[in-house]
Amino acid sequence: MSSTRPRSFTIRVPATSANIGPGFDVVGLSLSLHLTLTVQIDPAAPVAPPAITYSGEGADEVPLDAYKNLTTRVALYVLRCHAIRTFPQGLSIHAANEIPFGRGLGSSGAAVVAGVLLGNELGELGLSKERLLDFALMVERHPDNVTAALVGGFVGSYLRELDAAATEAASVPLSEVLPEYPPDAGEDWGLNPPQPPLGIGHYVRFGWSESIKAVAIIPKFELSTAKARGVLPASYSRKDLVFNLQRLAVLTTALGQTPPDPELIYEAMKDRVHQPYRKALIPGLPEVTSQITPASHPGLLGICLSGAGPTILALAIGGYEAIAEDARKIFKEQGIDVDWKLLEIAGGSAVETRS
Ligand SMILES: Nc1ncnc2c1ncn2[C@@H]1O[C@H](COP(=O)(O)OP(=O)(O)O)[C@@H](O)[C@H]1O
Ligand SMILES: N[C@@H](CCOP(=O)(O)O)C(=O)O
Repeated sequence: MSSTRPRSFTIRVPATSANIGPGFDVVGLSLSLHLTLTVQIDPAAPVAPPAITYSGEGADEVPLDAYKNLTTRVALYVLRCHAIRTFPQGLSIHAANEIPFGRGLGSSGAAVVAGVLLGNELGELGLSKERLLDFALMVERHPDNVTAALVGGFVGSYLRELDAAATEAASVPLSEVLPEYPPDAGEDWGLNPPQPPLGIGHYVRFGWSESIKAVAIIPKFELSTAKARGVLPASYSRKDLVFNLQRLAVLTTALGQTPPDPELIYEAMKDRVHQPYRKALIPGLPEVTSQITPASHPGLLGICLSGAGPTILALAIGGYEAIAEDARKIFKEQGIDVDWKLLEIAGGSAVETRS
């Protein structure tokens, strides 16, 4: 049962870059841009819907209705799965967001992880990290972003092979996991949402050489992950799969070595599973990844599409500005403007109780 005392806490979730070249839907890296929720609950406040305020990236497009906003809808899903029908009385949330929307930096993964953590705190559920991941995976169904956002660092993950019943439970349409809230008048809330099977996602954190930073070159246009997944083929040749597996096996260790080896890493960050198909959606992608090399740009280790794009991620130990400015010129030739940011590898999500 939830407490009746006023409470206040913050939830901080990092951005992520998924894939890192060959690790499509497998590896993710947490980065130093954050979504921060500042949450207050005053059970004595007059009856009113949750109050959401929002600043930073996405402020002009994000819904402030708690029944429409992705983060609060996910929180409500977690609560309903624990027989709690609605948000607590007197709930107010301020979201401060540094993660740009639809750029391949894991904004939706961060919003989902923030929602799962919010549900856990609002309901005082005490869920384990593994169970929090199960809930996140019921919404964002590829594990790379949400796992890295939750646990932090350079992370590899897989989805467990589920038995038939659990497979069915885990593959219910998203519209049933996050139905349109609130229901129409007279409609049953239904305290029977699809529960995540236990232990869907499993992960390991790889080593990361402290000298490596990430240059995020962020085109000024949005590309939804759904659209960028829609252009991928349903099957691949053995040659292309082996190409990626060989590189991924090397990459996960090579990025933890000190000093990092640019020759090894540049080749190991190449991909044949998603980037070649996404280039039609991201003019300049093949030029940037082939023209910016360790030979032309000392300090560069490797360069790839970040997540589903359009951001380009360059891993480097120096020469950051030259890498970013030359990428900017290449994109400019395609009529695309970019911002760029030098980012560090971040820790995982954190919840801090304030009173
Ligand atoms: N902080 C947030 N709060 C609410 N919704 C968000 C937030 N961040 C992202 N979203 C939703 O996720 C969408 C972007 O998701 P997606 O296409 O997967 O791109 P990305 O690569 O940024 O994750 C946004 O258009 C928005 O609907
Ligand atoms: N593996 C996914 C990762 C999507 O990441 P996002 O940051 O673009 O949401 C993919 O490549 O589709």
